[in-house]
Amino acid sequence: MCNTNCCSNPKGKAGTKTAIHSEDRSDIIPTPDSQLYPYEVIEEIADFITKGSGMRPRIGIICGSGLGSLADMIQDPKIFEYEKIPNFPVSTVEGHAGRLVVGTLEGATVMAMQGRFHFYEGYPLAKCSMPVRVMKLCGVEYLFATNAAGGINPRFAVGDIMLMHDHVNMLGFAGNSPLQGPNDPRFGPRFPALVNSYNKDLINKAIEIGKAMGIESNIHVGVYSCLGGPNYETIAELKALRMMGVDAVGMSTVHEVITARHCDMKVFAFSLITNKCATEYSDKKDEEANHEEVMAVAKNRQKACCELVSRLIREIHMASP
Ligand SMILES: O=P(O)(O)O[C@H]1O[C@H](CO)[C@@H](O)[C@H]1O
Ligand code: HPA
Repeated sequence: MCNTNCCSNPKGKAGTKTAIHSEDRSDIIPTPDSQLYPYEVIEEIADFITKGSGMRPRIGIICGSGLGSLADMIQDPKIFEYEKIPNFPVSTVEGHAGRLVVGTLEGATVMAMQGRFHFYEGYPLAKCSMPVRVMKLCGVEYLFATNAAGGINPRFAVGDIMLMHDHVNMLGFAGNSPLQGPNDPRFGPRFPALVNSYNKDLINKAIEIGKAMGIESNIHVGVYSCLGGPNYETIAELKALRMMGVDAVGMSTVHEVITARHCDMKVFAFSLITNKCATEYSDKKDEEANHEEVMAVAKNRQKACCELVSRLIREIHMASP
């Protein structure tokens, strides 16, 4: 008989169709990476952070390229280098320091990733967004995801901030997802809905904050798309993205948002437009994106990004301390 006692099929008996056991998933495309971080491992990492910091953070922040200063605002920080966190990957990209910072900001308990993981670094999507599940088990209710992105919408200028209200998941179009592989319902459902993933109240509050900061003309609401990278896009790709209604393009965030929505976190995300993407052919060399420019613009605009984030966190905290 079946040695897992889950069916009555004699195992391997000639002429008998053997049932597929829930434990035996050798029949599916191997997706071992999605199983690298089972619930118990995520729980261990979360325990390490909550015990090490003595806090259960309520808001999680992911700092985009060159936006590590968002985490520098945190008061009484407890800093965890990624290398010292059990089972954590390491950051390999310039502008992503590789530290988790836990503390308070505007009175709220927060944890910030000063350095995210990208698909092009060689990490599978499940690994890239694993820290979001760690945040969830640490107690995080709100994910603030930030990124540097190329502006495709011709109305966007370098230095503008685009509040994300939706995304086009190009990696998903190609059959890749951080949720691929067996689903653990302790995190969320097999088939999560993604309409209204970006919290409307937080977008509206951010627009009001932009007005109060006097930067309303630099604030937009739009659609982000994540490509695999690390190469920047071709003109034909950028034209295609524009036709699809994409306003800004990058190589991150979407899989983090999918993971956050899967486990029912509220999401706020924005793109700092660090370069304008060319959508017409020309010989101009300065239209080529490069990471140095991305970093320089992020550095220049870090003050505005920090103020937007801290004011929004203050509002969340004041509304429900
Ligand atoms: O999305 P973040 O991490 O902000 O970084 C963006 O900047 C890098 C390219 O310059 C890419 O990693 C792109 O995704
Ligand atoms: N394309 C993709 N990712 C980016 C860009 C871009 O133009 N700028 C910053 N990150």
